[in-house]
Formats: sequence, structure tokens, C-alpha cells
Amino acid sequence: MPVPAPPPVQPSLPAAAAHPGAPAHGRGTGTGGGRLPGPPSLLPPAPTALQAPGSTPAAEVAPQVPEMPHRPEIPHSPEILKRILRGPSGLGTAGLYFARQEEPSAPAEPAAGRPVPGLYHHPVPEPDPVRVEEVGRRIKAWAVDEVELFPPDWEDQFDGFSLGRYMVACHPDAPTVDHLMIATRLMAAENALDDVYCEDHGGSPVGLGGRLLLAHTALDPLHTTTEYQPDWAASLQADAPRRAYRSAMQYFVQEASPSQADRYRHDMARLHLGYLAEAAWAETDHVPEVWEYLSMRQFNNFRPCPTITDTVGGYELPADIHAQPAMQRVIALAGNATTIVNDLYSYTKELASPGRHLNLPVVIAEREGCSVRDAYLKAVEVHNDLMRAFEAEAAELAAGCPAPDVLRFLRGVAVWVDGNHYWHRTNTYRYTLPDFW
Ligand SMILES: CC(C)=CCC/C(C)=C(\C)COP(=O)(O)OP(=O)(O)O
Ligand SMILES: [Mg+2]
Repeated sequence: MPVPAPPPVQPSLPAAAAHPGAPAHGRGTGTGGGRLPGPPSLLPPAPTALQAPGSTPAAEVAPQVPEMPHRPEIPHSPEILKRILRGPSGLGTAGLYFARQEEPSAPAEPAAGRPVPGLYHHPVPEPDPVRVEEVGRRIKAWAVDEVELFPPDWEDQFDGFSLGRYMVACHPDAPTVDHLMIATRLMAAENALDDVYCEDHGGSPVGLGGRLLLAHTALDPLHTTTEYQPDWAASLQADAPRRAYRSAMQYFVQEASPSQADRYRHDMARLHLGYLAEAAWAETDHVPEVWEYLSMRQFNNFRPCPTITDTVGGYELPADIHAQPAMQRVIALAGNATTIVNDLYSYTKELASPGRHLNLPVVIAEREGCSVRDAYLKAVEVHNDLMRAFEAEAAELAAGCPAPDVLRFLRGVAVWVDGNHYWHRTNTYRYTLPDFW
């Protein structure tokens, strides 16, 4: 089941990226990586709000890549692809990949949980337990003291979600715990909204559009007259999802450049559109065709999480590189693979929830008339094809545009994919595998 490439609609990224030395503005590492020569920017580079104590700027630790006058051959060797996507390895190479961390890590106990049999994935090192603990402590304090995210009787579920382990596994190159907290608050807020508005904790498809739109204004503010502004501002305190969105976004924009913030808003608008399609089908008890389900799930998707990897890493992928179709395809494939991982690990949880909960195995079984076991195994193959397509396209992009920021971003997305799988596998509080093997 290969994942076909879409027909080309714009010049490909390598053409635009043929000037790796051209200046980039914003808070990037200054490595450019694809900005076409043009008039100098009127905006000075934004200051970086967070910096690891004693850390070296990413531009200095990133691999030095010679200028590429011609598009190189796409590397076919698995080892070369691995090096591009996962970073160099071996004695003395650690500093080429990850920004320096504040704390030396202590060895971690291997976590519980088994992978879905046959699932193509990459195991990750156990996340640094010191960071896991600290992020867990800080996110609970934020949830309880700053935004009143959950009532006391949901505390076990909040703890069982293991946000610290999730975000430390997904962002091993975050220079500081403060950087990790940017991602962790957003992750907490995104899940709170999904639970409270859409799913397990009182959510409903009825009236979802209005709720989502008003919550979206916590990310993308209302600009209106002085008469109506105070009512809108007060509304952002009205429920936990809005309090959480607003606060998490305030922290995020302190570190993100304007275009990184806008990228995030766009990804969140996509997410909300996906929630709406899912809700519309739930209201009419409609089971979409498999491709229709995959379209919905491309929007109702983890995408807003891996695409902030550069902000969390303390650098910026230039907006014009991010917007290139080849980069957009890589991001979409990665997001889709991570989200189908959720469908597989959350399958039994969703089967046990009231009503029909759509996920890929359920839709395949219904639409393709096969047993639930065969449908589940086919969904594993769909995931594996998406993963392989993501890796092939990321490697092609890396080979065609080997600027340090591009390579680091692609690695950041790849390690997010792996960390996301790790979290699903090890979250035995939340997920249990079906008995199909
Ligand atoms: C963190 C984030 C952007 C989440 C957005 C959408 C979302 C909650 C998922 C992709 C996870 O899927 P699902 O809603 O099925 O989650 P659970 O299976 O309930 O863990
Ligand atoms: Mg799920």
C-alpha cells in the first residue's frame, strides 16, 4: 500500500532552497536555509526570551553543511537516511545534534507497555527522569494554580496522562525545562478542550462549532470596539479550555516569533475544523468512507505538536521553508502517522466509550466489510505506509535542502513521532491493546 506523491503544483523546495547562505530574519539560528535573495528585512531579529544557561547557539552546534550547487542524489542507504533524520551518532557527535541541556540526565528505568505487534516504529531512549519529574511538577502547578484546569476528582486522570514523560520524550533537544513547558502547557490545553468540549468529560457534538470558535479567539484574539472588548476578554476566563488556551498561548508567544505563532494558529484552526467534521458525522451517526475518515483525521490530528519543535528547541524554521509544499507534505505525513498511532493504541478505550467512536480500524471494518481483527491489522499497515512515506520524503527534503535549520526541524519532527509512539506504548494507565495476536 504505497503512499503516492501528489502531482506537483509549485516549484519544489530544493529550487527555492538553493541559497543556503541567504539571510533569514526572525529568531532563527541565522543559517538561512532557503530564503531567496531579496531586499533586507525591515524587522530586526527578535530577541530569544529563553536561553539555556551556558548553552551554545544552535548555529554553532548544528552540523556544518557545504553549499549544494546541484540537487544531490537521494540517499538510499538506510544508514544515511537514519543519520539525516535521527542525527549523527558516535563518540564526540552528541553536540552536533541536541542543544545542551541544563542538567545531566540520570539513568531511567525502562517503562512498561508493549508496542502494537507489527507496528513500524523507532524506540527512543528513556526520557530524562529529572526533566520528567520537573515538567510534571510544573505542569500540575500551572493546571491547578494558574488555570484551574480540572476539578479535584479528575486529578488521577490528569496524573495518569503523564504529560512530563510525553513532552520530555518528544522534545529531547529542548535546551531548558522552560522550553519544555511551552509545549507541555499547550498539550494540556489541547487535551482539556478535546475532553471538555468534544469527548470524555461532558463533550458533545451539539453546539460544538460555537464553543470551538470562541475558544479559538484565545489563540487568535478578537479585535473589536471598546464596547465589546471587555465581554470578550471576560469570556476567556469562563471555562477551563479557554483559560488554558489563553494562558498557554501567552507563554508560547513570548518565545515564538510572529510567524511561528501564526503557524500554530493555522494548525489549531485545522484541528478545530477536524473536530467539527468528526462531530457532524457523530450527530448523524454517519460512517465515512476510509479516505474520508483519513481526511478528517488529517485535521483532527497531532500536527500542532510537532510543528512547534523549533520554538521548543529555541530556533526558527523560516516561514517560507515551512510553507513549501515538500515541507507541508512531510509534516502532514508525520502528523498522520502519529494520529493513526493514537487510533491503534486507543482502540479498546474508544470501543468501551458510549456510542460509536470513529477510529481507523472501526471505519475499515464497517466500510470494507471485514472482521475487526483484519481491520485493525490493515490499519497497522496504513500506519506503516504513512511512516515509510514520511521518512522517505523527509530524507529527500533533507538531501535537497541540507541547511542546518531544515535538518534540525526534520529531526525534531522525526523524534516527536518516535516520542509520541513511546508515550502511547507506555501509557498503560490510559491505553490497553486489543487481544488480536
Ligand atoms: C494534542 C492534540 C493537538 C490533540 C488533538 C487531537 C487529539 C486529542 C488527538 C489526535 C488524539 O486523539 P483522540 O482524541 O482519539 O485521543 P484519545 O484516543 O482519547 O487519547
Ligand atoms: Mg483515540
